[in-house]
Amino acid sequence: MTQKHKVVVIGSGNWGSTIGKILAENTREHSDIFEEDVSMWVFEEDVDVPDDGTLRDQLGDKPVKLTHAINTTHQNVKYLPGIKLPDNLVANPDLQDTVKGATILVFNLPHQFMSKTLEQIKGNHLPYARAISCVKGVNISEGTVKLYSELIMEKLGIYCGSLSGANIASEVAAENLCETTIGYDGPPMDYKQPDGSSQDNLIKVDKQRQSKSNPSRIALHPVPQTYHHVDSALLEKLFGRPYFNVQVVRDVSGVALGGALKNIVALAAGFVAGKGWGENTKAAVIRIGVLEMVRFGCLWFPQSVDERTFTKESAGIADVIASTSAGRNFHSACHAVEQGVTVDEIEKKELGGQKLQGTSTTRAVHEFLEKQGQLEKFPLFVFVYDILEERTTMDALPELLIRGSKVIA
Ligand SMILES: NC(=O)C1=CN([C@@H]2O[C@H](COP(=O)(O)OP(=O)(O)OC[C@H]3O[C@@H](n4cnc5c(N)ncnc54)[C@H](O)[C@@H]3O)[C@@H](O)[C@H]2O)C=CC1
Ligand SMILES: O=C(CO)COP(=O)(O)O
Repeated sequence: MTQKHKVVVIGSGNWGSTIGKILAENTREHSDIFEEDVSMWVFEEDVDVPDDGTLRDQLGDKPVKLTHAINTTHQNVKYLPGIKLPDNLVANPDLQDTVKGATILVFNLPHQFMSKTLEQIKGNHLPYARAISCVKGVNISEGTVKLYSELIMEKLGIYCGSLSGANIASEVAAENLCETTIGYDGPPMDYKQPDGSSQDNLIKVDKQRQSKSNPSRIALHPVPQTYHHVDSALLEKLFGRPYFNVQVVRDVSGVALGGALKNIVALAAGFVAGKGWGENTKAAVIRIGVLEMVRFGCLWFPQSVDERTFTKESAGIADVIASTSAGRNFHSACHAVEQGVTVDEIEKKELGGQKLQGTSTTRAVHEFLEKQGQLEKFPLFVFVYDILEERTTMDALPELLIRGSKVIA
């Protein structure tokens, strides 16, 4: 008797709710493989009820718990207003209860909350669960740079792939046609070792990034044979929609890294737009930015990043294109320059609780490159950091473009 996979999403923000919608649409469509209900962990908070007749009829006009609002109206009134969520997407404020018994965990929350969330999950999840990280960012610890797919594997001892692409959440939620990339190089059809012990699997952690807690191997527990094997075909059924075309590749690191670094380039493009310097200058900045993304991947992830991911897949160049014209990092950087304030101030003032990932990624990457003595190889990444820290101004950009071209050549 085949057991059905229990799918959960950890995070309920703008993208977390959008991915939750996709997952719930598919668990309903493929109810032979998946339990129909998708539990979505919600970081509980009081939310105002929008001034909308239907919502107020259902919720009243006083602040309510976000979980209650979602489960009553099937709408995330704070982070994805106006989008109808499937009624089999069930908001749950209890993290441990959400992950209990789940065989597929989809992580989708701002990276600044990941470490704390993983600590709270540890010990409450199935040892043979599989995970997909939709988180865009990098984690710097013990002097090395980690992807969140690696941090999840390290902290929870489960195999984790990555999902990233040109995916402005509001457009995906509106079911505008788009595509995404999933990086998954999961264990082969699980089997028991002869002695019945758990199956050791190599995760691709490059030598110069291995540390005592960033090992190159984790002991994976085989998924019981009673479940459908978690492979690219199953992931396409779980994530693919008529409006959401999924390509599965084996380059887990390249997919995750593309999604993280593009946010630095999006900030740079936003600064240019804020100065009104036009599309040619923005294109020049993007070109240097993409070259620095590839250089970073090849330098620090040589065994596990396939540089073609940055130019071939949605998680690379396509996400850069979408994010440098319509992403929150782009718009926040543009508004900061226009208004003469910091990007952090714009985030607080304009995003209604949503979180930027580019600012913290820029600072993390700068901290790592400084430790490695490699700042001079990444002039654009350093420029974005210096603007964020108010250590330079946009007047330094023309010289940087000339220098950047030479350094990156
Ligand atoms: N929004 C978008 O268009 C896209 C976002 N992403 C990525 O998806 C990831 C998640 O982003 P979003 O879902 O957009 O989140 P968001 O930017 O809407 O942030 C709000 C989320 O943060 C949570 N939160 C706030 N304070 C918290 C705390 N103290 N502890 C735990 N959670 C807390 C909220 O509950 C909510 O789920 C990010 O890494 C982002 O880069 C990827 C593609 C598109
Ligand atoms: O990752 C995204 C699009 O793919 C969203 O980017 P922002 O976080 O800048 O909105």
